Amino acid sequence: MPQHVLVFSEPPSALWVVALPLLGVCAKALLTRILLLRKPLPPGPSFFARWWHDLKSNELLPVKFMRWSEVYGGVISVMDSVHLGQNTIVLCTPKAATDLLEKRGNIYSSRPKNVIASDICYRGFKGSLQQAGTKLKRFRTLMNATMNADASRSYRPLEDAESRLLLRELLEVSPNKYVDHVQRALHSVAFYSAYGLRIDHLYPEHTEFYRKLEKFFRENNLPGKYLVDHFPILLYLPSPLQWFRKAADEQGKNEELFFLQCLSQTKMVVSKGSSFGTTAARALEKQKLYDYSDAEVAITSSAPYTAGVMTTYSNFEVFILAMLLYPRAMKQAQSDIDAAVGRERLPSFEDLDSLPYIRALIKELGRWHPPASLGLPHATSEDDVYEGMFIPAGSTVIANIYAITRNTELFPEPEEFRPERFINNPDPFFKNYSVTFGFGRRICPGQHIANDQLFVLITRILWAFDIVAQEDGFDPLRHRYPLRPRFGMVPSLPYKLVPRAESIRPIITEEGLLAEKDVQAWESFSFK
Ligand code: HEM
Repeated sequence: MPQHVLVFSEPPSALWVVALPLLGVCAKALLTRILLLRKPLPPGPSFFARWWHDLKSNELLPVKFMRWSEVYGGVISVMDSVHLGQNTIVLCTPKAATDLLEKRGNIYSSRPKNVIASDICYRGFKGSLQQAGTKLKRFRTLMNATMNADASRSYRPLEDAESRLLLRELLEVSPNKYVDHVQRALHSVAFYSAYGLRIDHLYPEHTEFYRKLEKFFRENNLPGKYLVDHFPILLYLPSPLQWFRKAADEQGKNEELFFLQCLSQTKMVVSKGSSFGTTAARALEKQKLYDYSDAEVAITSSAPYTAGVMTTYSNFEVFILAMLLYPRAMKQAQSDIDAAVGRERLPSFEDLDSLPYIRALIKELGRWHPPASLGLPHATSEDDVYEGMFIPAGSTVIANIYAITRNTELFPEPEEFRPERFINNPDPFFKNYSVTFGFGRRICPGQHIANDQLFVLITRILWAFDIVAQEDGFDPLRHRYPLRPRFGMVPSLPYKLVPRAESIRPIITEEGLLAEKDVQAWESFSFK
């Protein structure tokens, strides 16, 4: 029944509004527990053990899950105070993640119910939160069409031009400005893949808008966080009593407004005959067939932009950290680049095949310090049994990417940064390594764009510069430590880029001038 038809003869008292859901929560948790106990779920700490532990410790989730997996096995079941009896399975080994999320992807590719972010904020239009069904199929078709390995090559000319502009900026600006310039280049490519427009300048309002969007998503993609996730009946309360929706409503309206503005600029460039093949242009082509409103086209098309900037930037920060802490890896990479490219020209995508160490280094960055240590939660759409363990339909299934990348059989001394792990290793797991990007049918569709961007940035920076700590007498060994899993930035060490030779200056200046002309081929987004 639509919300606005529901009429209350008397508004429920505030006491009931609070007490009823609370009673419901307890009853639901108990009932779920009793029902599930009849079948052997994957093992895991008891509800009370978890609750008690949560009270005493603020250990990060990926570490906690990894520790429990050492006691209970690679597939653990957790039901905690956050999940309120909702069954949550955590996969901590590559085998379990591959067996379930990839080989049985037909039933492990949904997302958990998320009322606040998916239903309220994004009105069901946010692709990365889409549950199994027709909308998800359409979203993935759109993503694959615009970002599969072949389609991603069409973004290389822009990635190439942006990175040449960036190189010139990095040569000219002071170290405290590096972050702004690197982020602008990454915003530009991700935004182009979404709306067919580059970003030539990042205004503070734009950066602030993006920061809020990211924060909202990070804080609200934890399934089962809110009461209303478990009791959607609360959505039938009259709007003023729905205390949980204000911030989500507001965030949703701001994003919709902004992305509609982006879409209207896409329509202009499409009408001029450019930007074909980017996400919004394709979504517009399918608009009638998919019965998308303009708002749905606008928000669906935002996916590469909202998911693709800070993840890639975070990997870039890991690169800087790795080069500071492992200067031998930096020297090795530089000598390979010099041997394959020489000192007379910038490296380019043409050099990809002749730079195996760089390709391995990029894989190792994501392995050493994955930007999304728990990925995005999957959910099951049918009951399943795995190695004698029952996994009910509707379970949240989390791949603990952090634990998988710390597997000592596959990655001896996992805290060490060692690109060599990925060189001449015929094991298909290493050859096609993509754990950093998630699993199965929900694997990150932007992985090729991310890898291309990292390749061209990293290779060019190492060709041109030494990455050096700002601290006098910096001792890398003193700074090495077991890395904490994360959902965002790494703790960065202040660094500077020192030209490796004077001869790079005229080459970079010249390439910068050429890139200025090249980027005129793309229309820029105008932030109003
Ligand atoms: C190094 C950079 C990146 C990392 C580490 C990364 C990682 C991830 C992970 C772990 C997921 C969840 C996968 C799963 O559910 O199993 C994901 C989803 C996604 N990523 Fe990325 N990503 C990166 C860059 C990008 C880029 C550059 C784009 C687009 C230009 C992008 C677009 C997306 C989208 C649209 C989704 C949602 C897919 C879905 O729900 O079906 N990502 N990413």
